Formats: sequence, C-alpha cells, structure tokens
Amino acid sequence: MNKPAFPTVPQRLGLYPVVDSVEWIERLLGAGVRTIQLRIKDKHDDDVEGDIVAAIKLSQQYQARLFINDYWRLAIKHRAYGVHLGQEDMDVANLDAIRDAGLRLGLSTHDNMEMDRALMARPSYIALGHVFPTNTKQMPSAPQGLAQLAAHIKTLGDYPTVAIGGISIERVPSVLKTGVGGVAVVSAITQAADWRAATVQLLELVGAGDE
Ligand SMILES: Cc1ncc(COP(=O)(O)OP(=O)(O)O)c(N)n1
Ligand SMILES: Cc1nc(C(=O)O)sc1CCOP(=O)(O)O
Ligand SMILES: [Mg+2]
Repeated sequence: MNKPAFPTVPQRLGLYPVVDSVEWIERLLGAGVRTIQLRIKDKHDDDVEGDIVAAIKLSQQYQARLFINDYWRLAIKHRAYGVHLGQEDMDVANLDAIRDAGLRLGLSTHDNMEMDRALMARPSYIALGHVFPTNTKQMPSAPQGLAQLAAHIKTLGDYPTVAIGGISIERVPSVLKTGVGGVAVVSAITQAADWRAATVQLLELVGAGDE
C-alpha cells in the first residue's frame, strides 16, 4: 500500500466525534477529545467562516486535531489541521491546494471502487462507512457491516483508517476488533441522554488517539 502523499496523521486517530457547532467542539475538547470534525452542511462560506475560525482557535488551544468537513477553502485560509471530503467533494475540490497548504486530508469511502479512487489521492486517512445503519445521514448504499470493514482494514495494512456510521457505545468493541485506528461518531454523543458520560465511556474504550 502506498504511503500518504498528504501530511500524516497518527495511525490511531482514536475517538473522532463529528459535530455541527462550535459549542460542541468546545464541550468535547474540554472533555478530553483530541480528534474532532466540524460538519456544518449546506451553508455559504460567509455564513460558516466565523464558526470555522472559532473552532480552529479552540483546537489550537487544546492542541487537538480539527478536521473541517467540506469547506476546504476556508480550512486552507485559516490553517486548520485538516479537511474531510467525500467522493463528490473530490470532484470539485482542489486537492493539490490542500496538500500544498500542508493540511491533512481524510476521504470517505463506502466500497472497493471508492477505496481505490480515494487511495489514488493518497490522503492522510481513509474513512470507511457506513458500518451500521444510521439515522444521521441518508445513505445511498447499504451498510457495509463488520466483515467488510475488517476486510478493508486488512487490505489497507497500516494506512490510517476511521470507521463511521451507526457506531454506538455497545458496538465499539466489535468495531475496534477490526483493527481500525479511529472511530467517528455523531449520535452516540450528540443524542446521548448524558453526552459527558457517553464521551468519557467512549474515550475509555477507543482512546483519544496517538500523538
Ligand atoms: C470521518 C468521516 N467520514 C465520513 C464522512 C462523510 O463525508 P461525506 O461523504 O463528504 O459526507 P458529508 O459529511 O459531507 O455529508 C465524514 N463527514 N466524516
Ligand atoms: C456523516 C456520515 N458519513 C457517513 C458515511 O458513511 O460516509 S455515516 C455519517 C453519519 C454518522 O452518524 P452516526 O454516528 O450518528 O451514525
Ligand atoms: Mg462532504
């Protein structure tokens, strides 16, 4: 397997909450999370720039790895740790500009074809989803399940990987058994009756990632 052409990330990114506000970023960094994503959907750049600047500032204060979803130009402009893009985003984003600016890149994949395409860009990490059914996002494909996830992780060797989609606290141990290095969650934290307790438990299970 080729090595990333983008700046590297730890092989184990650890617990990786994906959240839609600066408030969540602040709460979760305060709770010990060290890999996190700001995912605000379908707004104009002007309407999210303030949030992106604030999230980056917080990530620097906490020495955390903040990935900006979708808004790659703003991530470059304000020097985020990294950017996360999906397959459609890859069609329109300037990957060379992201790499030349020194930002890490994470790419979404859902099957073999998408994995091959993503690997050609040699991103910092490969995200594999959705592992289980999810209510957070409408998915055009079926969940890949644990066996397929494990097969993909094996193929990828020591390439940094992240699993996403329908991962609850109860499911974390089986996801970790595949050897994946990062576990991305939305609802397991943001819809939890007690987000703080859920985060503590998830950090105990997954860890905050390697330095
Ligand atoms: C860690 C992680 N994995 C996958 C995604 C999904 O990204 P994408 O396919 O671009 O879809 P949107 O999140 O933009 O709706 C992600 N955000 N993070
Ligand atoms: C944003 C996103 N991307 C996915 C993918 O498979 O690419 S699954 C997903 C939502 C994950 O939310 P939850 O942890 O609540 O299931
Ligand atoms: Mg996207």
